[in-house]
Amino acid sequence: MTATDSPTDRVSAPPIQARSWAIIDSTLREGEQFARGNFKTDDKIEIAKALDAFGIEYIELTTPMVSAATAADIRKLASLNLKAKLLTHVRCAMDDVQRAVDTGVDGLDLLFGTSSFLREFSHGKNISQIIESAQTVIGWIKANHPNLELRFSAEDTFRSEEADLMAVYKAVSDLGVHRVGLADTVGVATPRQVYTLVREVRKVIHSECGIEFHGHNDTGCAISNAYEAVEAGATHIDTTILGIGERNGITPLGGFLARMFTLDPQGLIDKYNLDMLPQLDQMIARMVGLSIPWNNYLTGEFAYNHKAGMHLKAIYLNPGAYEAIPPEVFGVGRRIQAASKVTGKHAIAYKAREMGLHYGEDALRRVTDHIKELAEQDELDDAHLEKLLREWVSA
Ligand SMILES: CC(=O)SCCNC(=O)CCNC(=O)[C@H](O)C(C)(C)COP(=O)(O)OP(=O)(O)OC[C@H]1O[C@@H](n2cnc3c(N)ncnc32)[C@H](O)[C@@H]1OP(=O)(O)O
Ligand SMILES: O=C(O)CCC(=O)C(=O)O
Ligand SMILES: [Mg+2]
Repeated sequence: MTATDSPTDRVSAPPIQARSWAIIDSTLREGEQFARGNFKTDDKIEIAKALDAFGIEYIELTTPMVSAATAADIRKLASLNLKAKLLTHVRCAMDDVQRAVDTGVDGLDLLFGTSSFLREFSHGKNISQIIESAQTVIGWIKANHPNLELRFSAEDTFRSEEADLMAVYKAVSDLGVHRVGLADTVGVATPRQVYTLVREVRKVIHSECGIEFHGHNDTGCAISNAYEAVEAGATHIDTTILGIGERNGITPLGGFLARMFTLDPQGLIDKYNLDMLPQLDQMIARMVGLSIPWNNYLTGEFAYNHKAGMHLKAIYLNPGAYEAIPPEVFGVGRRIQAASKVTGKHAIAYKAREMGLHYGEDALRRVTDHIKELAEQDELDDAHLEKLLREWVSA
């Protein structure tokens, strides 16, 4: 990086400030619904501590209804006294809530499916019955556990009728929940729909009531949808490390941070220990037995690989020319791939200079063309390139 290239000067800062939103990381809830997510007690403690050290504001945990062992794990996590608030994700039902309040968490994330799909095939309740259940359950929590933070989400929000949603959100906001949740449960929402609906919901809930967005990635919009939610005034975004979750998952923590970093770099640097991201991604990759995808946001093997001659010329002068986000902020390095058929003379000259070698104009052209021809035949690695440069300078 050059002296003029600070982490914050690559992009101009439009209005979204990082302090206007918080992350609810659901690796320990949605992530347990991932095909390979089967965290043991020690894994859960490691994940929770790592998220806490990173600076994540909220950690969402699976419902204690799963089993006695899961309930015991929730209690154990609650006893760690992390800075992050712990939430448990429960159905809007008295049995679930009564079990959840005993676990020592800071809050409950309640949900009820509001789409016709879920009303017919999941729980069989109509909108009035959903609101009645919410009144009973939330009323009981407010009377008996007034310090718990409460969220009520309309599962499958984006396939629900708008009038139904507004009735439900208004009712639970009147009951005093701290947040309402919009969930793109099957990943069908477009960014514009998310923006519009968040704006509409804002009109029917109390001004102090937050808005949470949970977005699945079935159609590849999970990050854009989370971004649009924030743009429209959402206060909380659900993520998981590497995006793990049901089917192909939800908004990935790293991808969401990458998106938001370009809008308020300093805000993110102030909030989170960003250089821990590779550690988080590697931890989950190890636990689920998969590699970090090669094209993963920020931490993928090739996320900072630079190859084309036109890019390399500029990258050597200022990496910001071809990078939106300085990799070192997120604890990763860049790779300059100078030995390829798409390389150019500037990259070769820089590489030679790094080795203490100097070529004249003609020699530089010749060695560059030779390298390009060789690379047309076969991959060249750095060692091969260095050998060639030494041989050609003395030839
Ligand atoms: C989109 C999402 O990711 S939502 C979160 C999904 N998370 C989970 O499912 C958590 C893990 N789940 C479990 O361990 C189990 O499903 C349990 C313990 C919650 C329930 O197990 P079971 O009693 O065996 O029921 P099962 O899972 O087969 O069926 C779901 C039940 O929840 C009910 N239900 C579904 N949504 C809700 C809701 N929002 N509020 C209340 N009840 C609900 C259904 O009606 C059904 O109950 P029924 O058999 O009385 O009709
Ligand atoms: O509770 C929520 O808001 C989200 C639940 C969920 O995982 C989903 O709808 O995909
Ligand atoms: Mg989900």
